[in-house]
Amino acid sequence: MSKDDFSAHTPMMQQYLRIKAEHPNQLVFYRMGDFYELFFGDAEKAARLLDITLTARGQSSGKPIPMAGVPYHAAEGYLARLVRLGESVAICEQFGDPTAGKGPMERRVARIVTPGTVSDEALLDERRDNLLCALAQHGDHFAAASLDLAAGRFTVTQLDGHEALLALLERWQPAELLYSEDALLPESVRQRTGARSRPVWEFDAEVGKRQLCQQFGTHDLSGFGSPGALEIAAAGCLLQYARDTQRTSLPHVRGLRREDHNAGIQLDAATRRNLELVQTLDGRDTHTLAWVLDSTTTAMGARLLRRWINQPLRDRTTLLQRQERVARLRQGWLFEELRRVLEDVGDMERILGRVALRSARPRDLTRLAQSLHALPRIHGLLDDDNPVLASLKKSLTLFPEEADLLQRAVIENPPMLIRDGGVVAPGYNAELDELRAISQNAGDVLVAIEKRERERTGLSTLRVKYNRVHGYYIELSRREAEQAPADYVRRQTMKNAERFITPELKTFEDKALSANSRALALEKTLYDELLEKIAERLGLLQESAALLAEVDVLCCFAERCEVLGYVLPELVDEPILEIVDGRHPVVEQVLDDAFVPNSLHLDRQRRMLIITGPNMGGKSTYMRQTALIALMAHIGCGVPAAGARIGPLDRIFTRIGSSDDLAGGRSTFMVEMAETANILNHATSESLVLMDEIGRGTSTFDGLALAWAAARHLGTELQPFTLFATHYFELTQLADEMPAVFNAHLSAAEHEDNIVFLHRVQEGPASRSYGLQVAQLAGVPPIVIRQAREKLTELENGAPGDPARAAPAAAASPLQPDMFAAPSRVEQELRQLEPDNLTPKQALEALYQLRQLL
Ligand SMILES: Nc1ncnc2c1ncn2[C@@H]1O[C@H](COP(=O)(O)OP(=O)(O)OP(=O)(O)O)[C@@H](O)[C@H]1O
Repeated sequence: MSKDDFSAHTPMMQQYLRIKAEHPNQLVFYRMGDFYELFFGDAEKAARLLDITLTARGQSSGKPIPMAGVPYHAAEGYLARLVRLGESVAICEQFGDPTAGKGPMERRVARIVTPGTVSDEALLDERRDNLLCALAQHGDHFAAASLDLAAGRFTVTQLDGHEALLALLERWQPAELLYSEDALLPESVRQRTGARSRPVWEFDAEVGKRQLCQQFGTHDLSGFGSPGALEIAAAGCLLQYARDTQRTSLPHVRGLRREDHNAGIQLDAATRRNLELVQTLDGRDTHTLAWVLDSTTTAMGARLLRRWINQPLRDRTTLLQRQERVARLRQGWLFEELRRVLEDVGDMERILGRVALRSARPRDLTRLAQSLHALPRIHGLLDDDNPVLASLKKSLTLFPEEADLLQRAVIENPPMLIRDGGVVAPGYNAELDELRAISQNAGDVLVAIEKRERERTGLSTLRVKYNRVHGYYIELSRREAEQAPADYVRRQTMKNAERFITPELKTFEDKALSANSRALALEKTLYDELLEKIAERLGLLQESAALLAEVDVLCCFAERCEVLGYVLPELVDEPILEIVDGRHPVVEQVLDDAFVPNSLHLDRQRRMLIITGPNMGGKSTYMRQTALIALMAHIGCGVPAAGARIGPLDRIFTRIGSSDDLAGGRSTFMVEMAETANILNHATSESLVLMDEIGRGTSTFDGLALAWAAARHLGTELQPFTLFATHYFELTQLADEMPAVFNAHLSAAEHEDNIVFLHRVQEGPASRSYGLQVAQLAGVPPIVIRQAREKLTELENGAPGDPARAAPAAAASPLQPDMFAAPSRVEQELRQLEPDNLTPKQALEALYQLRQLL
């Protein structure tokens, strides 16, 4: 049998195979009564992915057909799971009359659900953007387009090199990624969940341009920043794919925004992951920066917040404007009043997307009505003499007519679907009211007819009845049947009775029986008209929704300042990174003990801190909090500190932690060195660089040599602001050599074999590393610790010059004395005890006492 010769199969299977042939890359959900069935390879795949039973459905072409099925009513849940796994599904519905004609029922693919194009509420995470992306490539240049179909947001950007591409994908986290089948992409990109290759011709720039112009109703693309051919190729492919899957026009996609990749602070892919901005390294949504910052009221606000976090800005004007607005919203706790009103605002952005796609559900419309009713109150609260807030109102249109229309048209608590009716409110349409009255009041009408006819004829056995074969009829006893009036038409003779119909009864029957289906059809028409009406003002409605999302995020920033004690940083033009009593925004939330604040001061003359101190001392926390505070300053929110002054930054780099990149075929050390290379190749004097213990993955001397050379290169050549944490004490000597390099350490106190971490950053290098004590704390068996101690003594004696163990002379640090945080309460108490004169034992005892006191 040739590939497309289905003749050996049953007629139904032939129909299935024809449809499947058109959707080779999608799972076909083939509707059969109350089930969606999957066959052959699709059945096997779905059974595996969804953990549903794989059975066989008879035979076709002499072989059993593997089959799996999901109930029609539970399909949404299965679809959600499949799209999350990166699968696409073609949903093939039954059409027409099941009893009509021979052969299988007519079936057609009604919609295609793909990970990047879902817009159903049930299939989307309400606090996360769901993006469809397309990549076009030419040599080392890429263009990436992204479309948030649920919101209609369409963006394109240009990038150079794989590093920038990976960083962008880390930021966008596309649910679905299209690339040309001839593109040369890193394996990790091809392997992404939801990545699929498309034919080369779909990336044709000429065709793409025509499609984009047609979509936006323009002659050319100059109004959209004149994207280049590569960008047009990516955007064109994306638009066509979205149209094909939706099988409808996309009126809410009204423009293409060209994003300048360099406009924001650049974060490479590793840095994004390491800083755990919206997801932790192990893939959780909690304990991230977004988790701490997100107190937004609306889902669209939550999504905008994540976009802001993901793209810190360099543009000071926008940042200062956000800050001014946050400051104004804090006055008199105005943000609280706005948030109360925002609670009435639904996910307008996505509701409008579904209105545009004509897939809005009845409840979308009631929520939209409620949202529109809230607008005047928000408008009123922004009605401020202060131009800072008043300027926000420019994009806020009021929609009293639409709000009123929706409220009149849809009942307060409508059912989920328009299909079963009962959505359009009584009083909205007279014809609908009448049809409903007929179908609902049929019984009353019949009783009235019966009563009237009995009176008219004087026949006491007269009854109005109904059966499925004859419909409505009048029944008279045999005896009284003789006296039936002339307008009664005899229908059926029974043993004891005669049955008649009348023209009136026939008319009523037609009306009553069809009233229900006519009411349903009319409701559907009225509903579609309603969507049409709302869609007419889509542009302005979308702008207002965007504005509300922004107000929500600004209110959230104001609220976070009040609740978490954040301050708005001072944004200055000179190179400076000064943080007074900074805290780690996430660690301070999860710690049982009080977080110890620490300060930092870097400027033109002080560019690098070499940070030493025991394991567990708090080095990583200090470095990460610095990066997070710098980043938060560039999204316009407050920062966890007593004060901060922050100059311009172009990039943030982190070389923190280590993990294998097995998929990419790189070992831990290789990953570490690749990240280091990236920093050394791209850091500028405006960058912030965090280097945490580089060189660990190789021999001590290789590692030290590499760390030393990297630090030196950063300190002398590139001169970014650098925090360099290390256990190689040798590096602390760089401070003597290079004027812009300084030493700092995390303090700890020791008592016999115990260690207490003070988590305070202090000037100068650490005196020792406490590695064995920390190992002991971690539960390494005493015998191993004892042996390690013996070995250590041997090494220290045998290799006195081992740089890893050499305790440096206490450096006479030229640190500014006030650069670090004010001492904690514990330390203040300790200082009063003149800790310099205490033995470690006395210090520890005093500390324990103080802990008790606190
Ligand atoms: N400023 C602080 N205040 C209170 N607790 C802190 C502070 N900094 C760190 N900690 C606590 O100490 C733990 C260890 O901190 P961190 O990972 O930063 O240490 P480290 O010096 O980088 O250790 P290692 O060298 O082993 O990587 C944190 O998980 C946190 O619980």
